[in-house]
Amino acid sequence: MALNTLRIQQFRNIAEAQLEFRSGINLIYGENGSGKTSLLEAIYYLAHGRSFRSSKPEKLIRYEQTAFVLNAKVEMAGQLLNLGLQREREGELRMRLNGEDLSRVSELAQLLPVQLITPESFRLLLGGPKERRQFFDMGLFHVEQSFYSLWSKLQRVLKHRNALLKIQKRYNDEYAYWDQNLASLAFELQALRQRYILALDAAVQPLLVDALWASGLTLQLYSGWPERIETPEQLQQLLQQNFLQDLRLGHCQFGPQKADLKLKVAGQVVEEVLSRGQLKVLLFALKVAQSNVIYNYGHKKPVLLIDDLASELDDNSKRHIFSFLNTINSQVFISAINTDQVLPAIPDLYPALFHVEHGQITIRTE
Ligand SMILES: Nc1ncnc2c1ncn2[C@@H]1O[C@H](COP(=O)(O)OP(=O)(O)OP(=O)(O)O)[C@@H](O)[C@H]1O
Repeated sequence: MALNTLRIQQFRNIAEAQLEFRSGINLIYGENGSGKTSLLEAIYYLAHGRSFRSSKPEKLIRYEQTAFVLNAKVEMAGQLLNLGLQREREGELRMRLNGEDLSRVSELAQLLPVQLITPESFRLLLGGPKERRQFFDMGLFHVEQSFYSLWSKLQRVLKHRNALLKIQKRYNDEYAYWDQNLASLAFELQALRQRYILALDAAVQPLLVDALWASGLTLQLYSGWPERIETPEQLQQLLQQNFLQDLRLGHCQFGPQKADLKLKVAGQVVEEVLSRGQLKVLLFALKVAQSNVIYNYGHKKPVLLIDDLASELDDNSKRHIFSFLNTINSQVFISAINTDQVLPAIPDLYPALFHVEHGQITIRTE
């Protein structure tokens, strides 16, 4: 799978662009404020139906315009798919695949496994469990067919149970019903996640063999409930025992919605012992490992968007990070202020070059 072409109309400061990409590495460069992140944002939007920079879609429409339109040709299993997306200032997101309307954003996400690395991606390592949960669940979504339906069922059960907490203040059969469902979904999801984290662990270790500071790196999945709980029945009991606390807090304290990924080096939590540069290398390794797992088990070619990664890194870390790109099975888009920030670190990769200036994007052969 790869993004072959992309036509952008009225998106941020890009009035019109018709681009053809390489299935390997694409380097997007230009001054601050030229529109590099906007191009990555457009690709991300194609895959998620939302932006990573703003929750307000009208902010993405070029000033004084009424709508933005994105059209892409995506190669998948030897076939070319036509993907179209339009967002008006007032109104819904319209998505079309090969001329047919799509009704759900998850159908878009299924097509293009896009992972993003920005300077803010640090949150994956420094932020709360939600970031990490979203990270590994995104991988699972592309690797395990049953994941999305399980996950959707779980959301439904949690929604009902949390709504009940607002109106029924005593534990009753209705709670027991939802708790039984929650506990059984929890164990199904946990089994998938455990298998996935093992695959991710196996994919990330080889990327870091040369990094002494990463020796003894472990990835451990926290299920969302205490280790002593070994069966769905025991989890159901725990949910019942913990009911009063749930009532007080307004939501359920135990379950797969609380899962986390614990990353440690030599037994120590990574954010407490690694430097910023080392954390950045680790973050990058995790994203590349996830792309490789999606490629190997999900049989899809992922897209990796890397915004402004080169800044803040010394030459050694930069070399280390870019060495991952030699083995990656993804289509990669990297943004940088100039080509010197990236090209010397990937002498054998010959990326396609796109120069961005005031929202105008031109392909360069240097
Ligand atoms: N809706 C919009 N319409 C027109 N221009 C916009 C809109 N939203 C943002 N801009 C402008 O688009 C420009 C592109 O910003 P973008 O973040 O893509 O630049 P960049 O090249 O990634 O910059 P940097 O190197 O600083 O990260 C900015 O000058 C911004 O002010």
